[in-house]
Amino acid sequence: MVKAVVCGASGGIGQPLSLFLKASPYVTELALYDVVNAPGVAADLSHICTGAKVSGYSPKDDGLKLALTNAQLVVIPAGIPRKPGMTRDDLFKINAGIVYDLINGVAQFCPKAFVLVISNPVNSMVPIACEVLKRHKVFDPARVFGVTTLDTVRAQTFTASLLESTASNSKFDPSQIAVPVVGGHSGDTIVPLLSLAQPAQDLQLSSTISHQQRSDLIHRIQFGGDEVVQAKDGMGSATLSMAYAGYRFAEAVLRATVGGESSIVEASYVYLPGIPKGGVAVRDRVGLDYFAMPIRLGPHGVEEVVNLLDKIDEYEVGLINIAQKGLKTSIEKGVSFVTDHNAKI
Ligand SMILES: NC(=O)c1ccc[n+]([C@@H]2O[C@H](COP(=O)([O-])OP(=O)(O)OC[C@H]3O[C@@H](n4cnc5c(N)ncnc54)[C@H](O)[C@@H]3O)[C@@H](O)[C@H]2O)c1
Ligand SMILES: O=C(O)C[C@H](O)C(=O)O
Repeated sequence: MVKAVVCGASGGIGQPLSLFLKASPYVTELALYDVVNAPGVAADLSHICTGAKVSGYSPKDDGLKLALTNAQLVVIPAGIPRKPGMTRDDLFKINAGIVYDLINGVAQFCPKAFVLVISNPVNSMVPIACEVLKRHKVFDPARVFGVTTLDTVRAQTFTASLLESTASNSKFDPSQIAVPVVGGHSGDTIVPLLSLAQPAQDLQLSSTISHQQRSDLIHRIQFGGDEVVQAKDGMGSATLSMAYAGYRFAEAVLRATVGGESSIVEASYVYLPGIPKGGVAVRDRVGLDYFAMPIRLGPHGVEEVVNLLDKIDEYEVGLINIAQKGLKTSIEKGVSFVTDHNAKI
């Protein structure tokens, strides 16, 4: 029995993500919350012949409280998306207040839920979420996730397509390629670790592609979001690929926490000091409290941060150093936002 909630359910990501959750075998109750049209989206989804009961809520009549009460999984794609020429950080001013208010609701109405933050800038929104939960004294670092799965999904797709273009007559199934992507979720804070791509022998990544092709591939993974923003030309950013990625991550959490599977690893941007197994070591290495790494999931959420940083090559060490600088600023910005708004809690 799992109650899942989508906050921002009427949006470009929210609708297809809610559709995936309605089709999930793990979800028995699905609550949709948005400032517009959530009852309409809920009515539409409710006709699908799967078990989950669907309901829609708006802010009026205690809608947030009703949506969140008894939730085990809360996914947050609420907030504005980018237009061409904007950075993710340009979204901070509006989205910080939205995430702050929603997490206050989580703290009050479902403090034990697993919280998946999609809203941008993720690098700052996750610190906001954690700080709000800390101030309510309900923070469990194993239960709060910044969703960076789209970076992993892009890394799989773009690597497969590069390898296909370099090896004549070879087909590469992107779903069978694993590329760890660490750091954060914005431009050069996104660090694909191509030296650790799997299956290493088949891919022979370092001998198959030139140095230039490797740096072009890294750049494409780091700035893949821009491709979609430009192609949509003012109509928003990635929504369908994000819904796929968001559900892939939500399902991983459900498989581990409800389904009892023990070997599920996905990358996520998490609060490192709260994860004794691996998290503290990564924090000491990068000097940051938040960082994306592959995490091993267990019945209570994050069980281990899988520290890959001792295995990377020198080029990747350079990329990590660059990422650290951007992340430090974004993390501080998120933490300060909550300090400045503390009086409201
Ligand atoms: N983490 C990632 O990899 C990733 C990928 C793509 C997009 N995003 C981010 O996800 C966010 C949503 O993108 P989108 O394309 O779905 O945008 P969208 O504008 O299509 O949808 C956002 C939805 O949030 C709702 N909303 C606004 N304020 C709200 C509030 N206070 N409470 C509840 N709902 C509220 C809006 O009404 C809208 O329906 C953006 O910030 C975007 O940058 C993140
Ligand atoms: O690019 C964006 O603004 C949305 C998202 O973060 C993405 O990576 O597609």
